[in-house]
Amino acid sequence: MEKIQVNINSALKEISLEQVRQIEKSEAAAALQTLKDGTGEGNDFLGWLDLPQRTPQHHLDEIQAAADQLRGCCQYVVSVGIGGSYLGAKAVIEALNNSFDAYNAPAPGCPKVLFAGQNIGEDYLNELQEFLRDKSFGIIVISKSGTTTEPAIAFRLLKEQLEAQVGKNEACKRIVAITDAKRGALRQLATEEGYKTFVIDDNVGGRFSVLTPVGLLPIAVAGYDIKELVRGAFEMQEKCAEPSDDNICELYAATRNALYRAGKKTEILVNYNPKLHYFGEWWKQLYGESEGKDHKGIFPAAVDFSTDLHSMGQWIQDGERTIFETVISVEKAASTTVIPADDANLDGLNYIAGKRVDQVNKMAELGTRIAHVDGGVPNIRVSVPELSERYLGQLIYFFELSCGISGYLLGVNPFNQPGVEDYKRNMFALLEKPGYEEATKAIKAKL
Ligand SMILES: O=P(O)(O)OC[C@H]1O[C@H](O)[C@H](O)[C@@H](O)[C@@H]1O
Repeated sequence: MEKIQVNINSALKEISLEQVRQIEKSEAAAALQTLKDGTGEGNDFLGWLDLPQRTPQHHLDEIQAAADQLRGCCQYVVSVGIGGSYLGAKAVIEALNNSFDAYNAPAPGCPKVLFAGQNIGEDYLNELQEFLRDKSFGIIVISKSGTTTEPAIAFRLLKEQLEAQVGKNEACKRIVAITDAKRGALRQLATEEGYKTFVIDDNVGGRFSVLTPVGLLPIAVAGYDIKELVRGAFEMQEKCAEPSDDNICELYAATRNALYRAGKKTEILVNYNPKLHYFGEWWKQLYGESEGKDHKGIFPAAVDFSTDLHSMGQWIQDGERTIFETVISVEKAASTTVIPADDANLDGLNYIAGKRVDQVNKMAELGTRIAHVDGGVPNIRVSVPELSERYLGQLIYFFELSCGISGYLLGVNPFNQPGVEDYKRNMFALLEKPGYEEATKAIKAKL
């Protein structure tokens, strides 16, 4: 059967299979059990663990109906959010989209999903507003806390623009808010304005929320099958629910921790498919916020190969030996392109004429893996049969569960992110936000 597989053979130079098995059998199995029992740190944020199983069809139907409503009246739908309220949807849509979709005008009933609120770039926002000036658009505004500054600024601008373009009544019908059930400024605003809303459960953290309306609504608006995505996630949930010898989440978590203990402080997530660029961004938040604390944690980096082999390849091959790679390898390309023969053969490429581009890509992958392993970079390979909703759902749950296990192996609470607050406190103090007077004085003294 085609399935997601994890192969660690190319990671076993500086660590042994016995070491990995030992961690897997004892610590990883215990970590998985702790997650299941809900007895570990951060156990009030475990709602994602059985989310695929708990998600009823009627909930997915309700999300689909909201998506269809937006699809029916908008050329563009702007998904406003940052971090976990943005990266999951962006990752899935980019993985499934035609790479050149951005250049096509939207077809009737198939709006394009744009993303905003993930930066405070004045020019970015200005250009977005200019772009939308003569377009019909709607907004999905997503913030679990309902108080995050970046999306709040973007939403304030876009809401004002939408109301000016279509009137307040119509604007209300084109705005969907996804936020906390009760708390936060966005909840209050949505209630007062009468927006359609979806709730992010208290026990699902932002970076684990892609399989809630946070990710599912923009993905459905983009025209992808959210039932298949959740079905895939459920398959992985069932497959990896129990500690066992062939639990790939335990295997991945145990291997990366064995490598970390052997001095490999940076994990580079590698893809050989540009469609997975944002999957790497999603993964970086998942692992970075979950593990980077108490002055510990593998640094999660990501590269797109072969593109970045021509910029980062030298460092990876020959720089400081504190890194390992996890390669997401997509087994099957969705289309077929064969390299043509050329009589003149001036570029000397006739030796690959008749081969598929994907075949060349696979040899680039294999050749790179061998070179990097020879160069002292351990390599974990996660193979995915193809890029589809089902396998992306599996992959998402695979990385989420592995992350929970891995965080407990590291000895941190994987479900909080106290460090993210520090920059916000300084920014609010510098902007002289009411209530921050003391902090404002303190930070001004440092300038
Ligand atoms: O969804 P929100 O509450 O707006 O949060 C968006 C993001 O920003 C925060 O600063 C957190 O560090 C992230 O975990 C979160 O995903």
